[in-house]
Amino acid sequence: MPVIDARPLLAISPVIPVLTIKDVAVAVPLARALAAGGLSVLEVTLRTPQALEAIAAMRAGVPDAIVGAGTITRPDDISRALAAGSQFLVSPGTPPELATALAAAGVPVLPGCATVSEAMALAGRGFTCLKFFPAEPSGGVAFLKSLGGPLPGLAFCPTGGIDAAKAPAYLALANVGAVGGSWVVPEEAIAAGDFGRIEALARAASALRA
Ligand SMILES: O=C(O)C(=O)C[C@H](O)[C@H](O)COP(=O)(O)O
Repeated sequence: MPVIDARPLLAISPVIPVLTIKDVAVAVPLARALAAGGLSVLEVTLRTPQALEAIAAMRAGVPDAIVGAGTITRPDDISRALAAGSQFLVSPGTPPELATALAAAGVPVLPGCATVSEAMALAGRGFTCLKFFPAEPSGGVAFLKSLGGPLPGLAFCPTGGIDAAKAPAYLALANVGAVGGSWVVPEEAIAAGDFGRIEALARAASALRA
């Protein structure tokens, strides 16, 4: 099965919210608020026991959203994520056995990398749209700009340490399709049920690309 490129997903909105959900009850209102604010591509990290149920709830309750699973760290995670309805998969890093499994997943994938050699190894396996993680500690905008020369065929979704102030410089790069980040979903807003604030943050984020 050929690798499915995630570029079309990155073209939908400039920011992919990274969601870590501890209470399944917030999944649907959260996804609705983000989609209403213009961010319809959502990454739910597999960092909590509720993550898979949250993905399934979002798929059932928010048909406008495109819901993917993040924190894919082992081949096993892929089948669990797909069974819950995940429409794309994201890994923070990509050891060889995970790369093999992601290539065969049958949905768009964003395999993570943080170095030139990792990006080249993934490109050699047919992945041309990559997550750059953790973006800020790994060299940020200057690093990705430097990659554009030697590796012009690669597109990136930088994630990790990016906020509304930092996002525009990434989005201005030719090799960045979208950025990922948790800043649009502050934990205190989720805890307070303040989905209006989350919708407003999403609206501001969706306006970052003209
Ligand atoms: O869990 C994963 O799979 C990750 O790769 C980590 C997340 O993408 C970042 O934690 C989001 O970064 P922040 O916007 O700095 O919060």
